[in-house]
Amino acid sequence: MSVLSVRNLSVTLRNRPVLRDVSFEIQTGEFVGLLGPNGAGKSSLMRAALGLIPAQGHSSLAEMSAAERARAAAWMPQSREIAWPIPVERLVALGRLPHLPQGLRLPPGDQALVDQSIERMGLGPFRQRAASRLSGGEQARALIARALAQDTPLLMADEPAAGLDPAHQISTMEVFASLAAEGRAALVSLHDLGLAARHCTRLILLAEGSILADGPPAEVLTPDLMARAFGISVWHEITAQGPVFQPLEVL
Ligand SMILES: Nc1ncnc2c1ncn2[C@@H]1O[C@H](COP(=O)(O)OP(=O)(O)OP(=O)(O)O)[C@@H](O)[C@H]1O
Repeated sequence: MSVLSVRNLSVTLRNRPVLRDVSFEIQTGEFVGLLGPNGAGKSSLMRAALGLIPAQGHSSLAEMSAAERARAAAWMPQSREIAWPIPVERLVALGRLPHLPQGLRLPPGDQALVDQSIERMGLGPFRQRAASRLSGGEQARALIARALAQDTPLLMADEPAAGLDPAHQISTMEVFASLAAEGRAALVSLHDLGLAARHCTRLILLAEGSILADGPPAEVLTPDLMARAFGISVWHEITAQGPVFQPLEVL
């Protein structure tokens, strides 16, 4: 089932084209990594697909009402500092808002989803702590937990692994992969090509606002495409634990 359809999407910011004629479709079961150099247009693409910035072209999510969209896709933006001293448990529970009539207390099923999301992101010890008093990586995990509690067919996240320690980078990627395996879908931007190689089912490589490649990781993380997109050489091997991918040097 399609959860996002983007056709001929273009974005111009301050008279500069930052996204040019981008088209793709995401189906349930897919964990899609969005790759590309700084300034390639990854954030702009996700924001335009969600209808958060003006764009030309078509995005199935942008065409929904705000209420429909909040039930169709959860969104974790790149800026994630939480300035509000709300307890972690309440912050995560905000993810249930799109599903509740106004003013209603959290029903037991919704509370179970909040609890699951807190556990999934390893936030059990922090649930009563003010979110503004978490570390940067812990705040990022709390915002991912809120997005999980939203329980949408699609989860979109802008650099969710940034600032996380290696164990939490891996476990967060595993959470997204398991969402896809459960029949949902995830679209996340990433700069860690090794994580992308190991965990994503599909990669979309952006360069200068256009799609340079779109396919399974092995077809996108090729020496030629990495040289063209990032100007780097790479080392790649298939091991018993899965693919290992290491950027080596700037060409
Ligand atoms: N509000 C804005 N006004 C003008 N130009 C902008 C604005 N926001 C972003 N841009 C430009 O649009 C281009 C794409 O930016 P975007 O943030 O989408 O890139 P990105 O691929 O997400 O980059 P990064 O990996 O650094 O996060 C960049 O050249 C950026 O300078």
